Amino acid sequence: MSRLKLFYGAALVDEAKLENYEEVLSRVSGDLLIGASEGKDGYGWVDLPEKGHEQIIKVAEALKSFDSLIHIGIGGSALGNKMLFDCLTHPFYNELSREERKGPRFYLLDNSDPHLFLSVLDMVDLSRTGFIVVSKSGTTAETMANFLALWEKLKENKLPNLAQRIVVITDPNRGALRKFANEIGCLTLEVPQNVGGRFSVLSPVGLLSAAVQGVAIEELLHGAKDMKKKLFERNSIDNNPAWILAALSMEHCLAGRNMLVFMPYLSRMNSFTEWFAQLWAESLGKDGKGITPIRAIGAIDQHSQVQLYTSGPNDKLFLILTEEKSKRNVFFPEKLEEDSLNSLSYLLGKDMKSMLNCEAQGTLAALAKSGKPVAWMEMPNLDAYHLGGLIYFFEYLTAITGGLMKVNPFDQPGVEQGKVYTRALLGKEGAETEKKEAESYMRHIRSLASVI
Ligand SMILES: O=P(O)(O)OC[C@H]1O[C@H](O)[C@H](O)[C@@H](O)[C@@H]1O
Repeated sequence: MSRLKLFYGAALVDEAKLENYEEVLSRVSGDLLIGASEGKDGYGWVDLPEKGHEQIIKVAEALKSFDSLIHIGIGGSALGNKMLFDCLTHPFYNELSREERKGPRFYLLDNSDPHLFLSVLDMVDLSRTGFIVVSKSGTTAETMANFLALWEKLKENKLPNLAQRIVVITDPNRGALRKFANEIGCLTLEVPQNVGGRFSVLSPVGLLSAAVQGVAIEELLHGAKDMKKKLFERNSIDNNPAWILAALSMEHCLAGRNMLVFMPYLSRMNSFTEWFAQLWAESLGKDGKGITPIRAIGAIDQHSQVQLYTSGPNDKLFLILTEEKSKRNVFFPEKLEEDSLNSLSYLLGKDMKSMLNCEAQGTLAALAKSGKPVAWMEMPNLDAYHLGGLIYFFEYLTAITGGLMKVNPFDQPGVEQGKVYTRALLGKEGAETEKKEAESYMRHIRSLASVI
């Protein structure tokens, strides 16, 4: 069976230095299993692949009869859903054939943007639409704003059986969303209390909308489970690609290369890079430390950012990802009739997938030639099983890299201040001091202006 491969010969760190990380990586990896077994906050993702998903399948059935499905959430309560949708069932990229594709059309309200809200509502028939509302805290302003506006629309339209149109996924006990679900009696699923938002895609948070779309979530979890087994049993640096990548990230960060460019050569992985960016940035960016994720897609960013990558400062580590083979492909003609196209003869008889992978290798070689550290991951085809393994791989990689950096990869204290100021500026009662503070910063920002 083809495996996930990591090639790091041009990653510019010698083997001896990587070996030095083996002992600490073994401890950090072991601590994840211990933390999970003790139910420690933030460690719950470790065992998600083994959790039962029968309830998710059952609840998904209740939503499949709708023409449209609107998922409301933000951050870890939406990025995973978008990633699973784009990678596996998006009509443009759909690995499923038109006949296999079933379930409602999928829409995402993942920002408090009136244009987005109104555009989505223009596209659906509310009477034929189901809703999934997700918030681990049950209080996130953007999610609750979208939900409130939508709930009002449903009541304005005097739609019957409102409780049968909505599924709420939130904390088992806390938050406004849990209280609301109890009050109206809608179907609910739980965000496991010891699973953080950015690590929750393999929980009901990510799996329900995928199941409604027809994704084989048991395959996703099977891939994650097999990857988990390999990652935790590989206890030496030279047979654990995640350990290698964590050590490389740490070594290059210490050398001043504190940015990681993650560049899959697959258009349908653009939202995977968004999901990864939250996972990496929010887990590692603490105590003045962190590694900035830079999202890129090949071959698109060869025509956008690669100039900076090859000829700019040596301040980044590069990780390029390709798919070994694809279920769908496009083949170029064997011969040309038009003389004007003779310059394209190098494409004759080739196929687009091989071309894309040659482009990845061209960029890898150009980066190596420019003396920048670059690693290459080659994954089997991007189906549910292998995507589940990739998700788990990056969750594990992030957690052990946090261990190397001596930060807690499972909290996010740095996001709270902005929320406090937002609520104060919106006039929250008892937040006058915070309102004055936010206004003072805004006055300072406005004190110098240049207008064109
Ligand atoms: O799921 P929720 O509680 O609504 O949180 C949604 C997101 O917002 C928070 O501010 C955190 O930054 C994220 O880690 C989280 O995923």
